[in-house]
Amino acid sequence: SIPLRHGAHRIGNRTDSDMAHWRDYGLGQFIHWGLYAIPGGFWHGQPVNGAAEWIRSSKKVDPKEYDALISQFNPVKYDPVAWALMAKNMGTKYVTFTTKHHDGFCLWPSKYSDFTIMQSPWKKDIIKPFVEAYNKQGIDVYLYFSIMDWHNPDWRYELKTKSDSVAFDRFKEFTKNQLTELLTLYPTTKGLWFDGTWDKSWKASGAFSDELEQYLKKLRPGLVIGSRLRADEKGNRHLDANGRLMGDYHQVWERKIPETIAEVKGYDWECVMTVPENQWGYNARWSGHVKSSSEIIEMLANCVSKGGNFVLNFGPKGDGSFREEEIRLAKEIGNWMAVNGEAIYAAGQSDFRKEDWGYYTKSKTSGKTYMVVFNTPVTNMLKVNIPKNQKIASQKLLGSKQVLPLEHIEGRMHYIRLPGGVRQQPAVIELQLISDDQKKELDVPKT
Ligand SMILES: C[C@@H]1N[C@@H](C(=O)NCc2ccccc2)[C@H](O)[C@@H]1O
Repeated sequence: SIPLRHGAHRIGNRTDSDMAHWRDYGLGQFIHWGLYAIPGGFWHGQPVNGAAEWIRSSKKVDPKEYDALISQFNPVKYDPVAWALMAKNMGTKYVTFTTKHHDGFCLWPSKYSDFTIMQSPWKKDIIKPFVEAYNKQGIDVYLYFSIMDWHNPDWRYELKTKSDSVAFDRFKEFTKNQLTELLTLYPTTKGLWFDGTWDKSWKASGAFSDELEQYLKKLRPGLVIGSRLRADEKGNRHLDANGRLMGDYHQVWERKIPETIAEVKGYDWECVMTVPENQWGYNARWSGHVKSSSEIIEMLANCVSKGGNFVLNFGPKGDGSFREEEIRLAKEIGNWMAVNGEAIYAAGQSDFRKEDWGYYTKSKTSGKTYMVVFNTPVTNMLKVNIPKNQKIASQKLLGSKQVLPLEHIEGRMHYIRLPGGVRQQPAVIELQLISDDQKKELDVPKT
């Protein structure tokens, strides 16, 4: 392998309890909120193409005019207690919240910037009451932080000249100071979600990114940081020059889910997903496909069946209220999670062969295997190929506890008959398995 000073420092996944806790989340919430929620994808009355939280970078927008939005940020409907309750009712186990997006606006009172919530009419820390409210609901908080900062004059896309490097060195110090503030002001933070690290300037800062990660983990032992922060000294991101993951989990899955378990490559991973095609911040006009709760539940089950977590994004309006579609989705997902959560929480990949009707998950606590059924066959007969030296001791529908008919076909192949009727949301069948010989023992009449 290639000798690297700033490549992966660990082979394989983390084995500590903080990371085990992260692996068990299953369902998370992402919240994108900032100045971009005020224009909501429109500028001077015209819709602007692209993601709403990127509007400052549009050719139609004068950055100075965008930055002046700070004088309008006064979210009178901001209610973090209500936000946390909505998340709790959805079945959320962790939340990732934007402290500073690419536009550089800080939702916390940073003393290293003049472009913060303190210079807005709101004049109060947004993050602190958010962290307290979510923690009170038992939801862990992760803080999103964009390295790329369009407002900071020292930010550079590329280091071409000596003066670029001098400016970027100031920028790196500024970044380290802001991150120190975040971990100090909000000590219950469980991890940092980095973004905006794809440009050449950061790819040329591999050593710094490595030292920064080590500094942050020393400041907060157990901190969870994904693979989007670091670059190695050759400019590789996510995987170093030896193909080893740099970070605690693979953070490449933005608006996409691995097709096969092979693509997971054994890493811990998380998928972050938008409700519309590609809007993270509030956009007044959701065009294109908007996902239903069943589609979202399918993505969630798909991710858990491949050993990952699924994080759904919400984009509150400029006044701090949520749009109707998001309120409804949170409720519908929550209703399903209330009945079927045991197939998602502390669950992961099962050893059953995937079938067309949906996804298998396996609980790490109950040891039970779950069938999350999306595509009900016209026969209502679900094919189940039982792995070697295992037998099904019971097969019940979650929620009703109804025992379903099990029919042996041949060899390891069985059918489980799903009760008829049209379903709005996926059905989950709980399989209690026992090993073959145990079953024989049970069959032998007691002498
Ligand atoms: C989590 C999302 N990441 C931000 C973004 O700029 N994504 C675009 C992008 C996605 C993947 C590689 C490079 C750039 C979006 O604005 C959201 O914050």
